[in-house]
Amino acid sequence: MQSTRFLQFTRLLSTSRQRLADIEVSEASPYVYHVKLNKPKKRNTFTMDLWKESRKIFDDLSLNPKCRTIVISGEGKSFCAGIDLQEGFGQLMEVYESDKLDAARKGRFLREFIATAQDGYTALERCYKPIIAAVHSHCIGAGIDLITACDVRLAAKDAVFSIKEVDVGLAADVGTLARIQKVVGNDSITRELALTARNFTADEALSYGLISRIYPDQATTVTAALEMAATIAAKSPIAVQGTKVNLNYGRDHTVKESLDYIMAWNMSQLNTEDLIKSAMAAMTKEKAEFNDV
Ligand SMILES: CCC/C=C/C=C/C(=O)SCCNC(=O)CCNC(=O)[C@H](O)C(C)(C)COP(=O)(O)OP(=O)(O)OC[C@H]1O[C@@H](n2cnc3c(N)ncnc32)[C@H](O)[C@@H]1OP(=O)(O)O
Repeated sequence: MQSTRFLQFTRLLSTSRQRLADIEVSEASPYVYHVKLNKPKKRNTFTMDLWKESRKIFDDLSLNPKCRTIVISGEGKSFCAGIDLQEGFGQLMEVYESDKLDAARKGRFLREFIATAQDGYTALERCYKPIIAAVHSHCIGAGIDLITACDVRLAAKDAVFSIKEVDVGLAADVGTLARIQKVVGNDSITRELALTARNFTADEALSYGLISRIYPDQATTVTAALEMAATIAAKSPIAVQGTKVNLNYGRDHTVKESLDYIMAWNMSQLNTEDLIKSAMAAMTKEKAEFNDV
């Protein structure tokens, strides 16, 4: 017989249980969507529900023809304080402490837990639309996992980052360790940060290449991110989305494989009206209008 607590846990992993409320999605300007983590009292911490919500939102936006770029920000005093150490960790503890399951079965449930959490962020990476993170204040643990799955990272001067996982007894498993070396490209500093879990500032993050710009405060950061998103959204969506797909591919493959991949990609994607529209706009200095994709 399985315990009631454990049955609750299995329901948690099932896709039928969804609470879509803790992330706010709005259209900030034509073709620009603003995704706001909206659990300010809990410092935008992640639980299984929030990871599922994230996956759904970004998979939907990826296929939404009225969305061309996305900004993600956090409401309240922190951008994201990581996993919810009560609810999120509690969910993990239910499996860990269960005396009804053998080690193999615990492992299978933990695998599903981790896979769901990973996919909540990988959805940002596989989203066709470029995503700009506008970070302020605390960006801790799962917050870093999240931003490393984004395309561009901007931050307010007050941002404080920490790859915190070793301090809570685990190796970061929802994206940071897989992606940060590719983002930062400095082995020694990423190991230092991941192994010590120490806080680092926006200035440091800029010097490492984790973020590309710093702004005076949260409001200015979000405004700048929305402006950057609008600039990108005004360009050919075929060109922009093809660029994201091929940058991701190039990051994970050899130059030869990437050249072959973009050749195959552009065998279809160069057959686009956007090419002539963009060229005409460049020559006439007028703004091109592109059809939805
Ligand atoms: C398979 C998935 C595996 C994923 C793993 C992910 C791992 C991680 O994310 S590791 C990182 C975990 N996070 C932390 O260790 C951060 C803990 N929080 C803090 O250090 C501080 O709260 C913080 C620096 C964010 C803010 O400090 P401040 O003094 O400004 O505020 P507090 O009074 O401490 O907190 C305000 C309320 O927020 C609640 N809260 C903050 N962080 C968390 C959290 N991670 N989980 C749950 N709740 C959190 C805090 O309890 C306060 O609530 P209340 O007392 O009700 O006002």
